Amino acid sequence: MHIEVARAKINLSLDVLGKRPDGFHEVSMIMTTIDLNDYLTFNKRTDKRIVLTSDSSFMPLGRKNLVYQAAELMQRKYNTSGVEIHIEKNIPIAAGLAGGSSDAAAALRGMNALFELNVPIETLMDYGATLGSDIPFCVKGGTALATGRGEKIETIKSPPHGWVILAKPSISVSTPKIYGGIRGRKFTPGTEKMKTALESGNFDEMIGALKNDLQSVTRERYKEVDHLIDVFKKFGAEGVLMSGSGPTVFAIFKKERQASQFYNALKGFCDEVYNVRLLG
Ligand SMILES: C[C@](O)(CO)[C@H](O)COP(=O)(O)OP(=O)(O)OC[C@H]1O[C@@H](n2ccc(N)nc2=O)[C@H](O)[C@@H]1O
Ligand SMILES: Nc1ncnc2c1ncn2[C@@H]1O[C@H](COP(=O)(O)OP(=O)(O)OP(=O)(O)O)[C@@H](O)[C@H]1O
Repeated sequence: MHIEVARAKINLSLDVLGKRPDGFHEVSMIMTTIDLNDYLTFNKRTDKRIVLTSDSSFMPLGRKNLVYQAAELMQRKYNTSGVEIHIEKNIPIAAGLAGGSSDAAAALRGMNALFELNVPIETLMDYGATLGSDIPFCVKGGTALATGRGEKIETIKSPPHGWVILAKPSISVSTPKIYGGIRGRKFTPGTEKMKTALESGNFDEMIGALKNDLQSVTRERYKEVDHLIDVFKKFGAEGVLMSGSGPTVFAIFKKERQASQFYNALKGFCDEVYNVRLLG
């Protein structure tokens, strides 16, 4: 048996630099892990089958699951036996927190460990990139500058200690549609500023550098996200940002007490609220 932790991520900055010939968008973004985790348990099977189980009924457990695809990829490359993988799901699904990507990354690491394959992490990241843009980052974790379509990873300094309050409106947002809505918009890049802020280790500088080009698109299309950002600001949060393509909105606090007070205030406005540590 082998257990892997799959951590959620937030985007501290996300610059969309343009559309590429392959249909993806060139990005420059900073991602960091937070203490909101799925847990994957791996057991070898004597046959060749890949069997997924989960405590969540909101996720496909067949070939559509990214964990299945990751396990199948490893099985194909290294001719392993079958495997049974249980996914304990705590990261909200389709939230902008890379839940599926992180599970897939954990599946690549887990297969590597369970079958003692000794595949280098860089190779696992390359495999991950064939399944989704966020997966290479999730394989490695920590804090990273991600470029290309998000698959080129450079580890950078982690954020200073802090607490993250996340709230997810009960709507689904399509990542391709939000990227599609970027067309014709102009933005001032913010990732360089965030990188400098993280290097300085200054908490307030980091808060001042939070930025996500996708936020304006999602806000315009989903009044729930727009409203939630307003509520966060009305309650006095300084660093408020949407993660990924949304719909999750988060705020970062220096002190645990501030975060707890904010969490309690927000509970009345949104069903799904989380209070977790920044990890990076
Ligand atoms: C929004 C983010 O989560 C920010 O971290 C990522 O950029 C999205 O990463 P992801 O969910 O792993 O995305 P993928 O599964 O690779 O791509 C889903 C779809 O999103 C769009 N997409 C994604 C990444 C990117 N750099 N440009 C894009 O235009 C494409 O239409 C693509 O078909
Ligand atoms: N292991 C998985 N966990 C969650 N969703 C999965 C998984 N495998 C496949 N999916 C599918 O992927 C879709 C997106 O889910 P996910 O939780 O990865 O979104 P996300 O947090 O918005 O990801 P990202 O931030 O990378 O765009 C859902 O429609 C879900 O059915």
